[in-house]
Amino acid sequence: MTTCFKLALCQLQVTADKKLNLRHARAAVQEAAGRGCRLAALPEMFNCPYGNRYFPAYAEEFPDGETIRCLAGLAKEYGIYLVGGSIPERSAGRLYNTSFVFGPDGNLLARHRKIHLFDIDIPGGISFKESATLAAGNSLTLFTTPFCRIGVAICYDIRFPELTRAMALQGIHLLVLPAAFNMTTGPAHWELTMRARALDNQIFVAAVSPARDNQAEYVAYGHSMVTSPWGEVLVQAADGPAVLTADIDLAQLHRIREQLPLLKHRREDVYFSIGSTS
Ligand SMILES: O=C(O)CCC(=O)C(=O)O
Repeated sequence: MTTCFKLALCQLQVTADKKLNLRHARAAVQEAAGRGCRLAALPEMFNCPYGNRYFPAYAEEFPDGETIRCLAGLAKEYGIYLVGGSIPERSAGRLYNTSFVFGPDGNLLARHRKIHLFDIDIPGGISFKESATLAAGNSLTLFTTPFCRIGVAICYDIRFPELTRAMALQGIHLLVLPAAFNMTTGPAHWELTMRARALDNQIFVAAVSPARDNQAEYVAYGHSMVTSPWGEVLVQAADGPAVLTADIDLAQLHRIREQLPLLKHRREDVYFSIGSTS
């Protein structure tokens, strides 16, 4: 495996115009490839405004949906691994919040359906109920590239440490997270959560948000960022549209895991035993 590669997080401006959203995605992927990136990632729900009243109208079926075909075409045209953010996916009468991942040949490599639906109510802050329109996925999503093994999760999925740990135990080196934290939870938890998952599992975490639009019904936090297995922030965007790049150095990951072997020091014999409380 190559030990170092460059990735891009495309912090896109998301509008109510699907075709314009796809043009934004195209321009960002083109820029990422031009800057030597081997992998590009787009944000959560990048083809439609984030809101239950939009999801059914913008939903697409694999493989013929407009966004899905566009993503496959972009991956192939630019010879890049493309984690296609997420879009509302329609399948067998249900809707999912789904990330489609394409390889440089334009073929589908993986599909992640968001596992943890964002049903929350913070008075004076934010309320959202994804389960009003969306169904939950039920499986882990991992794929292998010549550079490293990669896991995909979507936004609220990152708040469940068990999920990232399960993927780490299945060998991921990098977690790509299309996400859209908001102006309540973003400032409070975005950076802390990404760094915690990276540090605990000694993996890179690449989280990609839409750009902030203060006129939108749901205001995304922005601040796309890449965190190292040491828990440091390697790069972080501000809130406007951006193509953020980072060098992912697998040698650093292996060095850290050798020097501080957290994953090897786990004591599952203790955690899952029914012990006494004394
Ligand atoms: O966990 C959060 O604070 C935000 C989650 C979210 O916006 C989502 O899952 O879409």
